[in-house]
Amino acid sequence: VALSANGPVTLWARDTGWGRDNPRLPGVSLPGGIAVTDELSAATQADMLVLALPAQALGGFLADHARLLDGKHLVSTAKGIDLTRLTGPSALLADACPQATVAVLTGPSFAADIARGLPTALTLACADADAGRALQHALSTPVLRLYRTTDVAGAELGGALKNVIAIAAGVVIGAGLGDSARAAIITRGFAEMTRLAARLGARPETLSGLSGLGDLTLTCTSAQSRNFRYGQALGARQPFDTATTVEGAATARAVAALAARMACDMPIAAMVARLAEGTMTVDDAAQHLMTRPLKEE
Ligand SMILES: NC(=O)c1ccc[n+]([C@@H]2O[C@H](COP(=O)([O-])OP(=O)(O)OC[C@H]3O[C@@H](n4cnc5c(N)ncnc54)[C@H](O)[C@@H]3O)[C@@H](O)[C@H]2O)c1
Ligand SMILES: O=P(O)(O)OC[C@H](O)CO
Repeated sequence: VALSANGPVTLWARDTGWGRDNPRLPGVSLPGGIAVTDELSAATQADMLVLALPAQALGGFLADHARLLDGKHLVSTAKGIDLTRLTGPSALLADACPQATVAVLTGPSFAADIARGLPTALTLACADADAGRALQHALSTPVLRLYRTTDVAGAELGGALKNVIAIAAGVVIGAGLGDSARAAIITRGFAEMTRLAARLGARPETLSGLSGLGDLTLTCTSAQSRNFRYGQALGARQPFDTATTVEGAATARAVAALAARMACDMPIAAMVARLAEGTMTVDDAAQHLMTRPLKEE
């Protein structure tokens, strides 16, 4: 919807039976500049493709369709780490489509806000600086201000890891532990994000930008966030709709595996992984975090 401000857009989906009013975006009708199709080959006529798939679905999608995507400019919006490969979306894309130019679009952006035309600023990450500059211009609109970086690892880790910390923030609020505890979780969560990202080759300043701190702030403080709401339900011991995409749940498990492999201390992410698996109670997780050995900040 936002990109149709810049010119014609083709929107591909497996199921297009909803016409021009997608039930996932209530109150938003697709503008006339968007052609809707269930034929992927119609959408892949374009040189630039934005892939808005959940992180755990991207690998399967590429296994089926990489041939149609190779050689294109591929921009992923996925904010997660693939559980089987323990990589972010850019590595999945680069492996499946070796001739493609791979980029990541990330940062604070609820779909419902963007579709209503509300403004935000985002990060466009592409290792190829010239291609990144071209994509930055192609994807910026009067209400989407894109900053660019060549630090793809930092940008995609910021987006993936903030979802894990947002679940923890939701747990704190759902369990009635208070706003002070939430601020502590956000801050110590950010320290974990920066630590793992640095170990994986990211630049610290990227984590301090829109894709890290910016999106962490949004997701840990808004009930619009699915990750935050899922955490709230865990904290309040209430059920949560399993059809809702909650990237941080699978990503917490991927982070736990990565952290173990790299001997990287990620206590909050480890608690989120165990809560999501149902192998630890909220009380035990809180107790565990509060009784760790005292240390320097
Ligand atoms: N929703 C947001 O506000 C928002 C904002 C920024 C980034 N993101 C990120 O973008 C990614 C997608 O999020 P979303 O909210 O659109 O998720 P979603 O689950 O709401 O929608 C994803 C769509 O992909 C489809 N899909 C799943 N597997 C598929 C496959 N193999 N082939 C074709 N289609 C498939 C689903 O049917 C669904 O329509 C996530 O990583 C999310 O973190 C979401
Ligand atoms: O609803 P969430 O928690 O998946 O968050 C959506 C976006 O990532 C916010 O930037």
